[in-house]
Amino acid sequence: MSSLTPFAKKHKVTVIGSGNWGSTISKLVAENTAEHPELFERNVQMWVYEEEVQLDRKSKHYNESSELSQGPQKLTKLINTFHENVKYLPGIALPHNVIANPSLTDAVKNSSILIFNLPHQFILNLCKQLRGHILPFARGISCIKGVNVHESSISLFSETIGQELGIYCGALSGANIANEVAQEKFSETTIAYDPPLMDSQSPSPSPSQTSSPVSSHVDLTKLVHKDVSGQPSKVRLRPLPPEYHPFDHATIKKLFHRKYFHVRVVSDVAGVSLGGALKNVIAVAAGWVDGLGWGDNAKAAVMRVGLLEMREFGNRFFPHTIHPDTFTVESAGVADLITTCSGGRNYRCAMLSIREGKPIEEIEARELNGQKLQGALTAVEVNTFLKSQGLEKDFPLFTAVYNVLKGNEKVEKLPDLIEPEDE
Ligand SMILES: NC(=O)c1ccc[n+]([C@@H]2O[C@H](COP(=O)([O-])OP(=O)(O)OC[C@H]3O[C@@H](n4cnc5c(N)ncnc54)[C@H](O)[C@@H]3O)[C@@H](O)[C@H]2O)c1
Ligand SMILES: O=P(O)(O)OC[C@H](O)CO
Repeated sequence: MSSLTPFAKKHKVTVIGSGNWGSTISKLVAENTAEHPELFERNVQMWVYEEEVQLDRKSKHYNESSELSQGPQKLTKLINTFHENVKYLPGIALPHNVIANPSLTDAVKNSSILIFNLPHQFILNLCKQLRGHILPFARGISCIKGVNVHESSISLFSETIGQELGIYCGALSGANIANEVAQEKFSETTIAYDPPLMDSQSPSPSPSQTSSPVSSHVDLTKLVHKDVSGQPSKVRLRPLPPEYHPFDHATIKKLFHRKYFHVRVVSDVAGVSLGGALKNVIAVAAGWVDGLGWGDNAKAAVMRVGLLEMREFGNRFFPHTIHPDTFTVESAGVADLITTCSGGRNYRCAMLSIREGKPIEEIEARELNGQKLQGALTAVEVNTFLKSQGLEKDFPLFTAVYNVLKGNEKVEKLPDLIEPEDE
């Protein structure tokens, strides 16, 4: 045993992704690392998918005599100079301990906590690049709203990341429109974190571990972890070395909870992840309904059917681990559905696509300045999976959204397509 005092090592935190939500999460996490020097290294690395950005003339940082205002500049340089992500989160000051880094491998070097925050279409490629470059005992939290569909199989991104990298990864999701959180307007979120010690084989916790569902002092490699499908996971988890403070629910709360961002930590990774992914499909339908000018009753109908399909999807395909109440009790369920269908990007772009009679992709490219919609893509992925199971009819709203997107159905037929049968 080394001569290190208990928890001599602080957790180093890296946020992988720097879009609208990635930058917001970096901001709030960096506020917390600065407030908890006993647990975390102060600086938070934020990996940036590097690109050249021309500073907007309206930006307060624009200065004709500065070279940074002369032509396109590296986004990381602009972020580290102005402490603002001028492209993806303009107008919001980032703490100076957020360090933008264009090198993925350098950004994750020696980090024990990895926060994944990218549009879901980029994750698999990113995991390939990360393999062999992360600490083998690192822990992850996925803030990604999407599902990973491959032919006839479906998995959560927390699971996929865990399997690709050989680490445990939880999930964060909630009613969290990034710009509102970034402006420090109150919101709630749900973090699901349920690593192996929650299994029945877990040894009884010692008094010091009672608030810690995961502990660095138990050999996790000896425990069989079940993944969300109920199958024993192939991942052999590495324990955190004893020099680190356990990454438990209390530590998670210290890392994410703010006065304006209330965190509830739960164990239902499947429910939290599915809520975040599937509500994006429903938001597309809600946007169409508002684009047609059909009013609030119509939108409420779409949301009601969508909520039922979310719950049914979880019960059917993740029956071993899902807590059916998650969709109604947690922020990462009905609350996220409501906020997304009121003011999210998927909702807004879908609404404009109907008003202007243009494809949603065209509106996305025009309105979002590089931000990515997840709803249309998730609708296609969910449909691929449902089709492979022969179950499209059991999910009429998800199927209708797909068919309208593909031009197989007219949006005006939505009420008929989702009409329930009588009792
Ligand atoms: N924005 C929100 O309000 C919000 C809130 C909660 C959750 N989320 C979820 O967070 C996740 C991340 O979304 P976001 O809003 O931070 O992103 P975003 O849509 O604002 O930005 C897109 C990001 O993708 C990056 N990118 C572009 N091409 C890339 C490539 N080839 N490889 C890797 N990265 C690339 C861009 O640099 C940018 O950082 C999504 O799953 C989203 O659903 C978003
Ligand atoms: O803007 P959207 O549609 O990607 O939704 C943002 C968040 O997920 C809302 O919680």
